[in-house]
Amino acid sequence: MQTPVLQDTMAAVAAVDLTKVYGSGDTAVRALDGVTVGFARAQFTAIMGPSGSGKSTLMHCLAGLDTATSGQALLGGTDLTKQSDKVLTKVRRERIGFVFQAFNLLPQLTAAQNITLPLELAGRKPDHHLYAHLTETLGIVSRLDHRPGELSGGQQQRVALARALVSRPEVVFADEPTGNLDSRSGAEVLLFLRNSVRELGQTIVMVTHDPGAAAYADRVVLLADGRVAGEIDRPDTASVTDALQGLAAAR
Ligand SMILES: Nc1ncnc2c1ncn2[C@@H]1O[C@H](COP(=O)(O)OP(=O)(O)OP(=O)(O)O)[C@@H](O)[C@H]1O
Repeated sequence: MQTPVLQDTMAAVAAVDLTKVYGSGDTAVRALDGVTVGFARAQFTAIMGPSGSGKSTLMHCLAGLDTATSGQALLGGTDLTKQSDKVLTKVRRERIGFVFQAFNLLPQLTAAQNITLPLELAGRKPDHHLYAHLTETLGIVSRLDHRPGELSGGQQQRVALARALVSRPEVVFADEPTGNLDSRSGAEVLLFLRNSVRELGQTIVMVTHDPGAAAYADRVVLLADGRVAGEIDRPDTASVTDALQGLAAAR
């Protein structure tokens, strides 16, 4: 049965009363304290909040990279909190795309091999039209035979973007995807993410500290102390900066 948060928002991904406690006793940290939030299909959502507010923990629980203490982490109809490690590995490989701050490409493989590796591990063939579209749009066609060590940071992140999207995942989770890039490369990455929502109907959830990056999203979800502290529809840099300053002042 679908939960209300999924029905209401047509969410691709949702947290329902999600809690995560690290450690126990006096040293326990309540990183998530009852988070209920949906991430709509074909929308670009940024998660923001002060350091330690639970952004990474929320993303990791929703991506099946970490186990919640209680509540539900829903990907489509699947509650990830109820799955075995084996199933979670399959879900991450087949249904989710990841983009990390540190690119996380395999150094011994070419760019082309990095892009298609997750599909091959899942026993699937790449969609050649989508592969061509992504590599052309990202401007990496001439770099496909190169290894990551022969590519700039911006080029490596564009390879990581192609890898994340080529399997048509239900959601792409991006963790500070522009954190290691200069402003021009960062803007290219963000523009590509925004366009992939418009053109491919991709669902994207991005954690970022940068109000300028969040302004590329359709919506910002704000966290503070492990709880949802607000949201902004159609954010711009000023509205996001104001909201973050408000959260910092309330502490
Ligand atoms: N493995 C862990 N063991 C213990 N505590 C942890 C662990 N991971 C995170 N925490 C704690 O949980 C809380 C939330 O951390 P989290 O990394 O999710 O916050 P964040 O908003 O992503 O922070 P930042 O913006 O600094 O990356 C913090 O108090 C953090 O110290």
